[in-house]
Amino acid sequence: MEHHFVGIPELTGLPRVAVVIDVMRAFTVAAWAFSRGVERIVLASTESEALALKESRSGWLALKDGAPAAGFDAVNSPGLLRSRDFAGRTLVQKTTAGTVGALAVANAPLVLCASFVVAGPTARFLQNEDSGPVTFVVTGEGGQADEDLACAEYIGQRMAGDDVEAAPYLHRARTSRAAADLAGGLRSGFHPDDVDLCLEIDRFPFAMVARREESLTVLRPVPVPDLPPPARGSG
Ligand SMILES: O=C(O)[C@H](CS(=O)(=O)O)OP(=O)(O)O
Ligand SMILES: [Mg+2]
Repeated sequence: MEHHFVGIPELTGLPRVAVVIDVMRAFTVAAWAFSRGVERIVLASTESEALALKESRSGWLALKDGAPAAGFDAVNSPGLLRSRDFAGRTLVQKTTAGTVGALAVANAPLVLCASFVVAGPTARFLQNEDSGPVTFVVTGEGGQADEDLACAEYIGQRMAGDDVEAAPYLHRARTSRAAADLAGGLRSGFHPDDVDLCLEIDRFPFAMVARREESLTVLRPVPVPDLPPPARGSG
């Protein structure tokens, strides 16, 4: 399947199919939030918009990256989210790179948000849709973040077939600048397990699709079945 890679600053016009990648940590966090019961994630462009959205609806929660802050219910850390109970909740998310990338392409006909934890389901979703050339939006470091590039390239390979060795891609992500910063405690709102949690291949069985709903950009999980096992030979 035809695909290419762009950073947020290089986006011109709207892609037909956009896959927005943020491994560390926005779209690992989003997947964990869904696994903990979040029903939908509303993407916000600023912290003040996130707080205003939260206040506008009863029961909504807000999450941002960086240090914990007044009015926000969670931070952008899979390690800090994984034991929370978010059953049935709507979560408003604002981060530095991931949510910015998704909002930049929010009007494209098909938008997925992805990371290693949903890599396989994302690739299978795209195979099933077969809806045209795929633009991977590499959100970190102006399109140069190696953890995001490695994940985008891995999903690109898996769109062509499931038999792709993950280890080289994970090694690139584990030795990326973002991983070093996280492991070195240079980022706020951090749990010591965050890097490992961002490097789990196919932890979750769903892809994450962003759609415009009224005036909002809303991310939801879409279950994607596993490939059937190969048929047995007749002998
Ligand atoms: O929370 C993150 O990991 C980053 C923000 S920073 O680079 O740590 O300041 O945000 P994201 O949008 O998830 O890359
Ligand atoms: Mg990132």
